[in-house]
Amino acid sequence: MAEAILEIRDLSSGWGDTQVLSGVSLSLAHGDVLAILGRNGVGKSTLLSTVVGRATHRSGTVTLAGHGIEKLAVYERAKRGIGLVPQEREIFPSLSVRENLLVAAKPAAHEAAQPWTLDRVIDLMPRLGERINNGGSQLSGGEQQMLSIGRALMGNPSLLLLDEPMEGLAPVIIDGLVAALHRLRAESRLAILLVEQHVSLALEFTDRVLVLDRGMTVYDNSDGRSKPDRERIDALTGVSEN
Ligand SMILES: Nc1ncnc2c1ncn2[C@@H]1O[C@H](COP(=O)(O)OP(=O)(O)OP(=O)(O)O)[C@@H](O)[C@H]1O
Repeated sequence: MAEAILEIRDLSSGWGDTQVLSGVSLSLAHGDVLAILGRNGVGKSTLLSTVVGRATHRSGTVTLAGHGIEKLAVYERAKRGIGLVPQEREIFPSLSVRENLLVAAKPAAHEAAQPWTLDRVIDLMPRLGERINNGGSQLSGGEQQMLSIGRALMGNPSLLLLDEPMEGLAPVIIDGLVAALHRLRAESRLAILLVEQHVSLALEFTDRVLVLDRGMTVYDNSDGRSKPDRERIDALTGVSEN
């Protein structure tokens, strides 16, 4: 198996005294995309928050490129190559698109095949180029999402965490974002953890799926040895209820 960029073993975590995740394990190699699926409130975002260091780690290990990171602060993990596109997007509303991107720039922790620059981000998401001098607060939801992704890429991550990137966006905007994410996947060796509510969208990107329910893994083909079992995944994520 290829060398893992992210390895999680028997992870339990939560928020303060509240435990959310129990015994979650996964492994992700360079270039892998793993979708984290599940109903509302099952702990998908908490998993990403635990990897970046925002949530409370209780037990188990989180290893990035062979180094345990459970005890590191949020900024130290970012420096080591974790990029997060949070559900709330977290762009600077008072800064322009250009400024938002430039303040997020940092060199790769490990040698990157092709570093991310302002031009490369705009080439991936041309809409950001058209809005380059606009303030963050003047952007549509879809443009803010692109900017949030662009900011994460400017940090030259080796691991990208995407938290429901299509949430709340119009179908035409989703098409543009999906195209950008496909290109991103094809052109870089980024490992991606994609949290999604929509099974079909997630399966457009990857065959590897981990389903959470009440903080525990209830389906996992993340080793890539079997095709995703759509019927089971739909049942576990409650697709028929949507
Ligand atoms: N920042 C936070 N502080 C405290 N509790 C939180 C925080 N974020 C999430 N939680 C709690 O953790 C539990 C799991 O929520 P989480 O957001 O991880 O679920 P999710 O699967 O991502 O669902 P959703 O799709 O609704 O975001 C919930 O009980 C939630 O209230």
